[in-house]
Amino acid sequence: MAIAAPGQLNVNESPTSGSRSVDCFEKLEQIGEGTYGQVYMAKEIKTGEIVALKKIRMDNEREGFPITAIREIKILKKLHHENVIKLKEIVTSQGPEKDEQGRPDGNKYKGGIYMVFEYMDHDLTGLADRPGMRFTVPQIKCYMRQLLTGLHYCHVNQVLHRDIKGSNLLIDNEGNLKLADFGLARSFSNDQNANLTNRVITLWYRPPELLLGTTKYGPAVDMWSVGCIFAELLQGKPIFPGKDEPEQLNKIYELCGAPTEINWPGVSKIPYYNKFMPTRPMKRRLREVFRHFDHHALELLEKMLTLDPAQRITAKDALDAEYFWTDPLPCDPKSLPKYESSHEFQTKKKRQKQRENEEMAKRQKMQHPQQHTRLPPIQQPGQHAQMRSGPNQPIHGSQPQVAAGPTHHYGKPRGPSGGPGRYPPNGNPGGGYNHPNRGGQGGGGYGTGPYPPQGRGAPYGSNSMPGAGPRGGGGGSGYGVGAPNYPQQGGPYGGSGAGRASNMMGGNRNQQQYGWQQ
Ligand SMILES: Nc1ncnc2c1ncn2[C@@H]1O[C@H](COP(=O)(O)OP(=O)(O)OP(=O)(O)O)[C@@H](O)[C@H]1O
Repeated sequence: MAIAAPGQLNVNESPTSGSRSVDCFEKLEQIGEGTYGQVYMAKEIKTGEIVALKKIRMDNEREGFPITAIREIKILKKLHHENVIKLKEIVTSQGPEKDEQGRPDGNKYKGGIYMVFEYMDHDLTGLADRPGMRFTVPQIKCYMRQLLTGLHYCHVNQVLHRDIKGSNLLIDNEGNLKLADFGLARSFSNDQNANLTNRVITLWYRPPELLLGTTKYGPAVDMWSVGCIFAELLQGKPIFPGKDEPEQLNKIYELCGAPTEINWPGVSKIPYYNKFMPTRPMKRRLREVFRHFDHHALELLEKMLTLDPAQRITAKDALDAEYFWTDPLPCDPKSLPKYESSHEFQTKKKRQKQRENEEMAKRQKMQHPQQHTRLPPIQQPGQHAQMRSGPNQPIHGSQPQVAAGPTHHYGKPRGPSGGPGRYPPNGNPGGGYNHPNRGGQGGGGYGTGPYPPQGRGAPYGSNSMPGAGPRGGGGGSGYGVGAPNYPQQGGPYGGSGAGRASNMMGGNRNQQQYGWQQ
């Protein structure tokens, strides 16, 4: 290995120990700005590979290396799954860091530390916010299936994600969805007495038990967030956009009813139960509010948005839900259309720019009203004065468009009718995916009208989702580095489960053999 000059970093060689320099990468553009650091799209100079660099924010040197980053690195080093983002390496820079204009970047730490991730083209929020974006039913099923598969893997490995939301679900142009941002994640054990913080999960996706102040919880907290994402995909907008914790709980109660000892045994012992008790009776209205959803979707959503965490559906059981096994089936990720890169950070920025343009145009119009209302049009060569359509009509180009919130819609599906479909006992490699662009099954999205009857469709078959493997041992063993994630044979619910045929997610309904469920 070549030795670098004193004071210089050797960027050409991989170190035999320690980390490489960030100078091995060329930053291309910023794609994310989170609470815990900036994220850049970058190119590895030597190989040309595109990666994502997440800079670890160390604003307060006295607090040392942030615990969120330590957790994220520790947890990601042990998780290896196609639906979990891959942490490739950690790289460092010799500080002090400079921003794009060459100014010190405010990071008081003398050197920067970056996590290098595989690059993903989109996050779900950014993708959904693309103008005119419409997700088809098979596409929603495809994303939901991948989300649940990744989460099931985390839960089997005794990891709680604790920040499931659209901007943390990354999607590439091959249609793969991966869970990202494990900054709030932590290992959990079966020890029901462990106290965990309840100040986790972004408010809109936070379950009622955390809002009510419980400190003893498990994987069900992530499943509530999944339910919120699912409803958001079907509805086209967030379903619980609370401004603060009391409003958040109120929104939940309005849709899911107020918790009582009947629907949630033990709820009255949770710290803030009395404090947030509604003053009027509130009935569950989920079926009524979302009556336009397909009934299998509604059935699954009901189970995800169950107030009592002990009764809430698990990721494993959700994967076995009829929703994923009836027409229109989830599509093959590879068949999904490819979109120009879209991250929440960029779409937010674009919208902000549009708003600024709009504001500026409005201000200009206010300052110079005559320009548009009184001045005669400038006649172009060859133009006739009759072009003017009226004395007060503007004749100049149109105003910049105002971005009007999320623009994704979920139109009515146009699926074929017929009886409910069943999947085959054995998955067929490569066959049976529903193609979103094929006529009939995948043509539409969700809309406000009643969903047409489900059709009998081609069975979903794939050998790409083998059966689940061994249960993670106490405190985080289980799926070890480099070991196959889901062995085909053996394991609590391997490829050939009893009862209902094993599905591609490796689950079947009759087995409940995972850690926290025991
Ligand atoms: N591997 C990746 N590939 C592409 N984009 C990524 C990648 N990782 C993160 N991003 C983008 O950066 C954004 C922020 O990343 P991340 O959530 O990991 O940071 P954070 O600081 O923890 O953010 P937050 O405050 O939202 O929790 C993501 O929403 C995504 O758009």
